[in-house]
Amino acid sequence: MTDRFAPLEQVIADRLAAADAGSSYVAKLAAKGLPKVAQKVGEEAVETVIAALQEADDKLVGEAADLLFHLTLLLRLRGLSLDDVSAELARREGTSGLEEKAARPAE
Ligand SMILES: N=c1c2ncn([C@@H]3O[C@H](COP(=O)(O)OP(=O)(O)OP(=O)(O)O)[C@@H](O)[C@H]3O)c2ncn1[C@@H]1O[C@H](COP(=O)(O)O)[C@@H](O)[C@H]1O
Repeated sequence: MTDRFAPLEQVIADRLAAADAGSSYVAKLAAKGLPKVAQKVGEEAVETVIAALQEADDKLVGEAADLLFHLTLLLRLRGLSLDDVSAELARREGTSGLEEKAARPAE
């Protein structure tokens, strides 16, 4: 699945390495720092939720794409990739979410 995101991860890496804020949104946003990128992820997540509840499928897909794009950039800035997320999801395969939650240590 993450192969489909490889071109996006590559262009983000390329922009971070070589682009400037005048010609690249990735470079412009990254130059504002991790907190601003994290804030954008939060905003896009909220917009995705709103679209899920109130908008047509095409709008929801668009907001989800915005969210995944900004999340991919956030991960990259933390030295992580969608492969790391994919590996974590693979690790969880076969474990019921209900069982996992029940097995958590008491807080
Ligand atoms: N997938 C995306 C992508 N999705 C969304 N966006 C941009 O994300 C921005 C956020 O949109 P919003 O309307 O939410 O925000 P805004 O009001 O413009 O932002 P603020 O100023 O309020 O923070 C818009 O400028 C979108 O165009 C993207 N910008 C870039 N990419 C990918 O990144 C590549 C490199 O882009 P550049 O770095 O611009 O060359 C592109 O070729 C695409 O593959």
